[in-house]
Amino acid sequence: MILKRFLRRHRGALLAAVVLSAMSAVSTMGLLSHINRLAANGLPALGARPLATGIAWLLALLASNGASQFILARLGASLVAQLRVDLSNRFIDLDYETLATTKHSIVGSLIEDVASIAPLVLVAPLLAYNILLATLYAGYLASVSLPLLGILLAFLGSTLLVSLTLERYLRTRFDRLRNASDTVFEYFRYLSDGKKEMTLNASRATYVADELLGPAIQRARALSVQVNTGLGVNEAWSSAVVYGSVFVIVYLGYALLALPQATVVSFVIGALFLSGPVAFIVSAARQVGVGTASLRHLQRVGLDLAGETAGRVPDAETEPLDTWACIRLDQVAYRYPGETEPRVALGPVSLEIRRGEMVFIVGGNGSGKSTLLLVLSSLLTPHAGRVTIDGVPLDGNVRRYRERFTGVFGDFFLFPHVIDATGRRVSDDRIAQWLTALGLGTHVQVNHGELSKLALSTGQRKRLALLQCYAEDREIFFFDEWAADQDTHFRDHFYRTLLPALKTRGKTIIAISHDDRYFHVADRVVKLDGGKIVEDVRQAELT
Ligand SMILES: Nc1ncnc2c1ncn2[C@@H]1O[C@H](COP(=O)(O)OP(=O)(O)OP(=O)(O)O)[C@@H](O)[C@H]1O
Repeated sequence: MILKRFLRRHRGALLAAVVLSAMSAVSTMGLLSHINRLAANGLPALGARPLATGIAWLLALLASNGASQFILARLGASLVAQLRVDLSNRFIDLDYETLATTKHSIVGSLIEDVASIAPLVLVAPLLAYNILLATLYAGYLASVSLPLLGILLAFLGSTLLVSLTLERYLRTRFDRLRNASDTVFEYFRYLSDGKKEMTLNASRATYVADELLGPAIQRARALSVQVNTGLGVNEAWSSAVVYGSVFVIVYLGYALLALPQATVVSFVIGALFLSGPVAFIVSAARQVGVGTASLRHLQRVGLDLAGETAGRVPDAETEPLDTWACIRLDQVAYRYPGETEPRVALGPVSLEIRRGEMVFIVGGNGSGKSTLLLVLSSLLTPHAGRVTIDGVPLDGNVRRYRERFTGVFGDFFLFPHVIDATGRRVSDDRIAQWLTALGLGTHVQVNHGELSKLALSTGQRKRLALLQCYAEDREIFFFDEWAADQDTHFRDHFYRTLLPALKTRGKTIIAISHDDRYFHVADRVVKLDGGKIVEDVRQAELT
């Protein structure tokens, strides 16, 4: 898991932090025994030596503690950066399907979970240091008085028991708190994405604020109160136990054990020193609770920080299949979560798409066209049937298979950087030519492969999405109702000029369309209804 990889990568710095922490623990011990000696025996004579020894121990403590804190601060920053990189890579590697069907907020994970997991990892060396310190103190206290140490340990044992019981009780509450934060993040997204609708419709804004966001915030607040009250009470209890134990030790030390004053005083000072590490160990439950809840949350989202990321470089197994001739869907079916047989989004469907063909997918709303496109491009994995390319199933070749596709989804996202299929920025001259050809020459400029403007009309934004497809120039172009937002002139241009030009260049085209005026342009028109293919008409039959 991440902690292991982090420890491996930064072992030098971590070792230094641990050595410095141990030095700091030894210095604290040295200071403690020096103070105790002076307290018990008094000053031997007025001289500089005891003062110099005390100052030396203090300086050693300050230097080792300061240096270890400096290293830990650097490690903390590296860890946050590494977690961000790791999580981003895992989001990139995550299946579209998992992400599309999850209700969890990605941004929430990138912000909230990173902020919680980093302290969880960083608390580990500090915990180790405090446990070491507590053990050293316990060893010292054992040398002062074993019976008193027995009393102290009995008290501390009870604190530990309470802490462990509380940890179990709070675990599910930490998870609920994390989920409640996710709901708040989701409603925050409404505030930005639904801004126009809410500005126009004040009742909608009121509804979002009063019925959704307000209750979600209140629920997160209530859970936060529960969790923090539990933790706070535990901290108060443990500190009361430590001071209570000191009181009992003094009382029993004199009344029951009849110990000499010097022994009782030395023990009390040592026990008070011990209260620091004990308080730290108890308070670490907060970071551990929040951090582990975030780790569990990431697992629920489908992200596991264990293991390595897949990496995005095509691997050796993905042999190029440049001479493919046809893609086949055999009895393929797909259902979204919650859908039950026999009413499913798609299938069973069987379909063959030959290389270089121009296929239009048509049908009413909800007939399964977009789902078919997502299955064809392997973004959704069918629940039944199989997809093959020249008879070879996609398993193990999915990445290479996906690299054959470029296109514009119904809910496309526009990136400002224009890059080719290998990830390199396309030359400005080439982009400028496409911008002119797409009627955007006067609206958008390009600088080092970056478009100057994306805030355009829907139709214009779709043209920029098409420009990105030209830049990628892959073997199969798909369009999900691309022409729906184009003016009459450009729609005609798309069907009569742009699509045939792509076909002339040997590209395979799969276009979802409602424009029956242009169906004759296609080689084939495949009609869907209720998720099934009800017509598959070839060009000869179309004309
Ligand atoms: N993300 C989703 N989660 C759950 N169900 C979905 C999802 N997307 C689509 N569906 C369901 O799958 C069925 C097919 O939807 P699909 O988007 O493929 O239809 P379509 O033919 O592209 O429709 P349209 O012409 O309206 O874009 C519909 O019944 C729809 O409700």
